[in-house]
Amino acid sequence: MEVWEALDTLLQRDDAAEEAHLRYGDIVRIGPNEISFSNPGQMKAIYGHGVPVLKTDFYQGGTFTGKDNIFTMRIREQHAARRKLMSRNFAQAPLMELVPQFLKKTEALCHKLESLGPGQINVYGWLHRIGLEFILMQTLGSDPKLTENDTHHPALRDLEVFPENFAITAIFPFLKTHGVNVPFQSVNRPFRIQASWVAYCMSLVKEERTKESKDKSPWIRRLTEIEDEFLARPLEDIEVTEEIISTLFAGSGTTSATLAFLLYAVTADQQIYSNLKQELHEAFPDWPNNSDVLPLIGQIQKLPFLNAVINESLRRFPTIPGSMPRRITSSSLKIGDSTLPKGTVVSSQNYSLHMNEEYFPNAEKFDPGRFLGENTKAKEGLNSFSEGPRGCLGRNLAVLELQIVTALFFRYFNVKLDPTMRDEYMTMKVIFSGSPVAEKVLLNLEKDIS
Ligand code: HEM
Repeated sequence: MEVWEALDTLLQRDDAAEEAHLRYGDIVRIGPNEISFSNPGQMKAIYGHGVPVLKTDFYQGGTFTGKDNIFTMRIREQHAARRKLMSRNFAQAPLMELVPQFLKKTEALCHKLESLGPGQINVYGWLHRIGLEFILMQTLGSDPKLTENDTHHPALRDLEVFPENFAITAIFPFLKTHGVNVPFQSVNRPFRIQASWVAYCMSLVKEERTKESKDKSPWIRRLTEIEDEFLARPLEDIEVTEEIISTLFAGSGTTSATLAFLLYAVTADQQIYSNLKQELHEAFPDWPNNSDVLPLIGQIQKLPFLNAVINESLRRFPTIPGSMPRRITSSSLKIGDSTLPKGTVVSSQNYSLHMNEEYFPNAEKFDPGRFLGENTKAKEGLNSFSEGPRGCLGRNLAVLELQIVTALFFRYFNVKLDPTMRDEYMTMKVIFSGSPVAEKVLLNLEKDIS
């Protein structure tokens, strides 16, 4: 067995927690000092603003250069300052500036996939490419054209090894700095790959810094020119590199795996597929056959069924499905009827929350209908992006990407599952983030000319 597989097994505590919740209810002890909660109603008390908890050392595996990033920071003031600085890159205005490029890129993906048919196409790898490209366009401010030219990018290999890196360094933190020197290839390989990507990314940041302010990537300009209030200075090259790479990991695999699950779940259910096709046909009668004008984002964002499909995919296949542990820092903390002492680790996992039958009746079933209508219990219970001061910073960006790709893909193509596609290929493999185990979504695509 590979070292990585052994570690993977060690980290499979999320399944055990889910089993305990199924057997014993919403509140279970899953470690000598750790309590897991699975009722969406309890989430504000754990993750909300002002709650006296901090991320645990579990997160230390998420760094790349040795510097902390926004995701791994565990000092409150340090994180608040970085969050304030980074939020500028995720505000509505800079995100909306990216929309025309994202629409064009998705259209390019449709052309590429069309050129690969007819017959079986594994769209999984293409979804990863476009997910990576969206984040590279956002952070580095340039389009690497991976989809159009079918070219390689150094980040792609790094994305593949990151889950193992995260897992092993969560258990053996010293490997973060010494992993490249371990004399066994199966251990040092992911660290070597990561080191070369860090060096490459650092050279890009250095290059950006030499440019006139107006020519820099807006994302990098903000981080290199605006002060981080905790550091009382703008970020240095290595800190910017750390934030770019961590954004890449937080944002690309999560979104593309969500898309992979969504494409499969919609195509596998004839009724859901027809409802979505009908909504898209009515909203966009002309593109792509009678007009080159791409669908408008404002229109895409208002489509009720499309957005219900996205929410249901985020619920049924949460790509951050596992434990998000926090340590209590005040003398005690009350969560529901339980009062827990300082130092206790409290956690919840989206997989268990999203299977809560009180909020999601018949929770196993992929059913976008549960998100239609105004005040549904399902909307209250959805926790895909977590919440509060450590909730997902890229939430708006992720939803934007999901809306654009889902709308354009299902409007452009008539989609069928390839006869060789198997349900078990979509079992979720989890190493902090979740993705389809077989890395296959096998589809038959035909341009929709109606
Ligand atoms: C479907 C896609 C996504 C899902 C399901 C998701 C989910 C989450 C969740 C659950 C957390 C909290 C994790 C924890 O506390 O352990 C988180 C944090 C975070 N996410 Fe996302 N995310 C997605 C996409 C993105 C994107 C596109 C970006 C950026 C480009 C991003 C950036 C971040 C960052 C920076 C944090 C850490 C925030 C902090 O600690 O202040 N995510 N995400």
